[in-house]
Amino acid sequence: MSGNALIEASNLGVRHGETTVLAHVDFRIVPGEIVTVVGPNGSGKSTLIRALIGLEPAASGRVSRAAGLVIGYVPQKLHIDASLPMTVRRFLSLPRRVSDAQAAEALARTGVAGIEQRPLAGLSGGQFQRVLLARALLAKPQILILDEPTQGLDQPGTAGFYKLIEEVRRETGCAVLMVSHDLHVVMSASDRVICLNGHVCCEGAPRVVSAAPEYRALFGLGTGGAFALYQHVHDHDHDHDEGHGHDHSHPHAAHPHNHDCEHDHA
Ligand SMILES: Nc1ncnc2c1ncn2[C@@H]1O[C@H](COP(=O)(O)OP(=O)(O)OP(=O)(O)O)[C@@H](O)[C@H]1O
Repeated sequence: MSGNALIEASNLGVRHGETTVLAHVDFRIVPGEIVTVVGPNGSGKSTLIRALIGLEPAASGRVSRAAGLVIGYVPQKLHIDASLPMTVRRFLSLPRRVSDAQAAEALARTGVAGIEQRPLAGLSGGQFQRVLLARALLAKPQILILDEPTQGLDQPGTAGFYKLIEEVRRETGCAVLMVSHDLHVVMSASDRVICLNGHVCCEGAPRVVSAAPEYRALFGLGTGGAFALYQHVHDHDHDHDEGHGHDHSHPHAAHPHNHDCEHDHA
């Protein structure tokens, strides 16, 4: 482990059977950072998250986690049997019992106060995601790991959720690692973006990544208005940079590699 990293991977490779899903991935996240992983369907985002947590074995390279690291993990899919009459309150005590006061505080923190006795199956998508976040926060994590936390939410719901994540980071100082498809919101809510397609195509500060050719090749200008909403297309050099250029000296600057982002992980 180098420096104060919470989780670090070097030259990580993951295979599913004969298929290489991830290759040569270097990754690190430090306390208080919000890092978002973007990439097309099947590009290995969930696999990377699972490998970083230790739920998937590394076929090559290595993953290290800070000693005693407390992780609050919300997986992409949570199978809840709708026929089970599970209340929010009971769900918050799984797997670890929490007091009524702790449950109430966590629900208030995530903007869904007072819904303890509601059946889980009857919540709206936005309420459910906030309950999942509340449950993850009850562990007092040093890092929150959220795999597509805004799936199924509309745009205001998504924006509100990311605002909440930033508040939680500010209040608790926890790091946040997310997977997201909400490109333009990600761009404004993250300190650093990693663009994945079986390998790291590019990474860095959002505005640097959104201008990287690798990112543009994957997402194009037409996808959800990511560029239009975030910044003008940066296709020229400035003599007097004034902070708008590509700062490759910054530790979070993009490090685009000349990989073919269209490869099929074969
Ligand atoms: N348990 C598994 N066994 C075999 N193949 C798997 C398994 N899990 C994932 N894969 C394959 O690994 C590749 C990467 O999957 P992964 O779920 O990590 O992608 P993703 O980027 O998170 O995709 P999405 O955006 O659709 O959620 C896909 O081709 C997927 O089919």
